[in-house]
Formats: sequence, C-alpha cells, structure tokens
Amino acid sequence: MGVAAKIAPSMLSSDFANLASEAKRMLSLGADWLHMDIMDGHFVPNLTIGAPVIESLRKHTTAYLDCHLMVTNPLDYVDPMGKAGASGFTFHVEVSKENWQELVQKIKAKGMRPGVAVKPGTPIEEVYPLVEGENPVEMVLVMTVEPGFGGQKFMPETMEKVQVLRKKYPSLDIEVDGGLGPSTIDVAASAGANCIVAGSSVFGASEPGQVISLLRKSVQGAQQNN
Ligand SMILES: O=C(CO)[C@@H](O)[C@H](O)COP(=O)(O)O
Ligand SMILES: [Fe+2]
Repeated sequence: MGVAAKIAPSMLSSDFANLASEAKRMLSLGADWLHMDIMDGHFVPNLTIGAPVIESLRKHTTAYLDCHLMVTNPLDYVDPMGKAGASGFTFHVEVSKENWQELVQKIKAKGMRPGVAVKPGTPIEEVYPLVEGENPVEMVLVMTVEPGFGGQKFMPETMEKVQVLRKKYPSLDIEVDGGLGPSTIDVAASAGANCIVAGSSVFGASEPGQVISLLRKSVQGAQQNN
C-alpha cells in the first residue's frame, strides 16, 4: 500500500469559456483533483488565469483545486488565492529561496495545502529543507517539462528526481506534471509518483474517462510491485 493515487486533469487544456462544465465533466469521469495552472507572463512566458477565475470556479464545485503557481512573487498570491477558494498552493522553489518559511506558514494559515515545485533543471536537493523543516510542505511537484505550456514532450531524465524523493520520503505526495499520458505514465508511476497531472492526453482523448482510469491503474500497479 502506497500513498493514494490522485489523478488531476490540467484545466489548461480545457475550454476556458466553459470551465465549470469542463471541471464537472472531469470529476464525473473519475478525476480526483482539478489542476489549475496560474501563470504570470514573467516566471514563464505565458499568461493564464488568477484568483478571480478560481473564485468563479469555486462557486460551481467543492472539488480539490490543485493550484500550481508559476509566478515570480508567490507571496502576493497567497491571500487572493486563499479567499478565492484554492485547496492546494504549490509555489516554485526557484523563486522562494529567501521566503519559503513565511510562504508555507501563510499558505497554511489561509487553509490551503502547501506544495513546492521544481523545474527540470533545478536540483532536487533544493526541496529537502522544505520537506524536512518544522513547518513542512505537503507535496513536491516535479516538473516533467519546462513550465509554461501544455502539450509538451515528457522529459524522462526528470524521473531520477522522483526516484530519489520516493526513496527518501515514502509517504510524501509526489506530483508529476507535463507530458503525462498512456505512453509515459508507467515510468513515472514506477519511479514513485502518486499525483498525476495530465492535460492534453486527457482532454485530447476520445474517451477521457478511460485515460483517467488507466493513469490510476498504473500508479496502483506500480505501488503493488514495490
Ligand atoms: O504546469 C503545466 C505547464 O506549465 C502543466 O500543468 C501542463 O498544463 C500540463 O499539460 P500536459 O503536458 O499534460 O498537456
Ligand atoms: Fe501545472
């Protein structure tokens, strides 16, 4: 028995003009979480959604909103995201070296679950203090593509980080994000990932529910083999 599998469709690949119905469709097809990509056009060269959209979506669902903040100043987003009804708040380690303790404390005070994300080129050792501290983060998101856009190719070289993390922290939530789908899930699952973000592979499928259940089975199967 391992940590619970969480399948999180990335709403970045959904039809934003119909976000509430897209979210409900994913949940009815078996999604555990909804992954929400917040980008500021500065930390990454793309601009997506922010707290006002989270607040609007929250009126339509009680689901866990797994918010991934690709922003240069995550601290500025804690209050608005908390008020908007975000569930998880995952910030990037690359922009929080100086203030992660304050960030984690404020995220928790707002009733959200803190997570830390690492870009493909960032050494995984950088998250250890955040996982081991007195006031730890509750999830590590290992980026499996360069952050910024959906629909990119999975980078298998990032799996070493997942393996190292899983060995070190058997009960930690480890999320992978980018390029995950039927052809890449098995390597991520056997490396030890249990939270799976999938955008284009789910929204682009003719049967998205089948992809969601395949992702879950792969995570559960890998855990049984370990
Ligand atoms: O954070 C990001 C991209 O920066 C992701 O959440 C993507 O939106 C995942 O999309 P796919 O790679 O699964 O299409
Ligand atoms: Fe993401």
